[in-house]
Amino acid sequence: MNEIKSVAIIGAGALGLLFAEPIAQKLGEKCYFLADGSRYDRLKDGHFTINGKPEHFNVVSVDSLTDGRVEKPDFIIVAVKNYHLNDIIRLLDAAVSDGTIIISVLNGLDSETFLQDHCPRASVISSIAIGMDAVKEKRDLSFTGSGKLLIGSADNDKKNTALKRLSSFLDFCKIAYEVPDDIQRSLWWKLMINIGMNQVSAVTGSNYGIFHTDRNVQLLMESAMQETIDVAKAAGVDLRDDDIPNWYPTLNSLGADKKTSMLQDIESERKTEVQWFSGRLIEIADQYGIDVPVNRTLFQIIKTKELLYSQPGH
Ligand SMILES: NC(=O)C1=CN([C@@H]2O[C@H](COP(=O)(O)OP(=O)(O)OC[C@H]3O[C@@H](n4cnc5c(N)ncnc54)[C@H](OP(=O)(O)O)[C@@H]3O)[C@@H](O)[C@H]2O)C=CC1
Ligand SMILES: CC(C)(CO)C(=O)C(=O)O
Repeated sequence: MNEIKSVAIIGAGALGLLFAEPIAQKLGEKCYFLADGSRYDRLKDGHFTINGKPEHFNVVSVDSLTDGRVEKPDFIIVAVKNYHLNDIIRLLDAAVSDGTIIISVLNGLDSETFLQDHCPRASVISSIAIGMDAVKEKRDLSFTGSGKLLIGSADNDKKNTALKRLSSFLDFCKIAYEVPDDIQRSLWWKLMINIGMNQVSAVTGSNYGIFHTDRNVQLLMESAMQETIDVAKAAGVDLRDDDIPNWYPTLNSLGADKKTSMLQDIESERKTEVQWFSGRLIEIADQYGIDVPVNRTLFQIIKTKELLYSQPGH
């Protein structure tokens, strides 16, 4: 089985940095952030801090891959936001060769399909990132727990060659992961978490500490999650009512002062991923004639917040 010897990470944000640290410890310069244009110029010094400790990462320009100065990577981690995906096609075109393994740590149901459609030569392994509470401000990443990845092939074949190569690489880097029996359930389970946590934190401004203790915010989270379960059941996906109580131990392990990625986006007045959370749920719910009033309301509030801070002169 071919070992993974080089890794490109697209997106030097919270999750990109979280995974870069253990991989660069093993591969050194063969683990690099891939960027182009003014983003490459901004990042190329490679200096960041992780939990207060200075770290240096290799940053490679897409042109170095195109002209052969840097070999194409064996493995690509996509760690941008959903609304950035169209902008990274040029990077993927330059980086992908036959058999390149790609994972996306993006939340939402759709990034794997996007990547496989745009990179037919690659093996896209479905993945979700759970249990981390990464916060990035400027060049500084902080987190309490690094969480784990759930990975699987789209057809849940545990003997899939790319999945086996990826698993042994994650073992080598000591990155926690599991291969669930049903990756489709895992993707929907994560959607349920994002729908409950990210959206409710975004409209209420609650950090994880409030979610640990306040029953009102918990009830709002639970009602948004229950709608996700109802739609999943109609779509034939194995989400279960007890997925809600079973979420609390993980929720309680997240740092009380840390925040969801969507609340970080709202506070920094950035675009959010709401279109990929309640936006997507509403589309699927409509197909099955299911009403999701809590998610419609959350969607409308978050879109309004985005509109308000994108107004000229704000
Ligand atoms: N943060 C968390 O704890 C978790 C996040 N997720 C999911 O992971 C995904 C990433 O989230 P997160 O890491 O928080 O997001 P961040 O906003 O912290 O990072 C996204 C990064 O992508 C970079 N980027 C954007 N466009 C490009 C491009 N064309 N080329 C290269 N880099 C680009 C941005 O760079 P720049 O700043 O220069 O624009 C930014 O550094 C999201 O889907 C999120 O929902 C999943 C689990 C937990
Ligand atoms: C589950 C949660 C809330 C933290 O891991 C997340 O996925 C996010 O912040 O986007």
